[in-house]
Amino acid sequence: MNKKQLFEQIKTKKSFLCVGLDPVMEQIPRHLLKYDNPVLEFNKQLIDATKDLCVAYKPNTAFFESMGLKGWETLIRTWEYIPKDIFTIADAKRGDIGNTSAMYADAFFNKEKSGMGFDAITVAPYMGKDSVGPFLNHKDKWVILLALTSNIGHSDFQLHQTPEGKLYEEVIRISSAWADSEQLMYVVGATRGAEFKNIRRLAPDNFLLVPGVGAQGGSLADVCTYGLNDSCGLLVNSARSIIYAGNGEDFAEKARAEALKLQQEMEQILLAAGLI
Ligand SMILES: O=C(O)c1cc(=O)[nH]c(=O)n1[C@@H]1O[C@H](COP(=O)(O)O)[C@@H](O)[C@H]1O
Repeated sequence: MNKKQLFEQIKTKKSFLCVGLDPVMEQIPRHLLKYDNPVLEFNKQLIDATKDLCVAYKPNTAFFESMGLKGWETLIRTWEYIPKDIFTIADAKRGDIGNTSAMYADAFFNKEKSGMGFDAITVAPYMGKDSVGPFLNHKDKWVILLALTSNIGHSDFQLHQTPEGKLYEEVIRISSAWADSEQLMYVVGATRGAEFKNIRRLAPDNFLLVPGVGAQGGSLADVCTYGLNDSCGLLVNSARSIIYAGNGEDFAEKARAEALKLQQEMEQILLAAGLI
């Protein structure tokens, strides 16, 4: 899906919500345990309940990898189940020397080889251009580079002052020469509301993947004050606050209700900004 198509989806659905699919076996509703693959059933029911309210799904691969062989299969089946007009992000946070990154790119982008054809993957920038390049070589796919993350430890490296500016600013400035806003997004945590003005100065046209609304306490309104651009430019992710909104037989309805709240807030924001 290209940038124009993504913006069209946002306008059609009046939403820039990305639902995070981070399933933990111990936390899924007990009545699903009767299924052969309870986690897959959990994901499918969540997707059915929220697919008209969101424009993207982001399975974090750790939650699947931790379940071994079955988890990997569940990730593939989950990707297959997501409607093809919805943007899919493999939150894998990869990046290695070039020939290894090429294998990671095939693992998440090359459907013929791996069974998964995600639209985008999260990538760590630390190893530099030749580690990110193999992902960018997949012309119709997106790289979402970690810039300013939502966790406490973001200050350990990302805020380090370099002669040119903070390290995360350098990540954006340097990487923006590797690809344009048709292929490159940045992760900026919702908990970093105050920094969005600065981020937009450095990356005016790029989409930003913004996790941290919900369980981590980030504010959608704060993110949007400076984060919106003329093609929306934001994919705001929430996982736990949606997928674990309930844990009984009505868990999918409860998840839908949480997603609806965010979608309605987003609709008002898009309207106020004149984007819809
Ligand atoms: O790349 C990410 O998605 C990510 C970056 C970041 O800075 N912070 C962050 O929370 N995430 C991911 O976004 C999701 C947040 O989940 P919730 O806190 O449950 O909404 C998890 O899958 C995290 O791994």
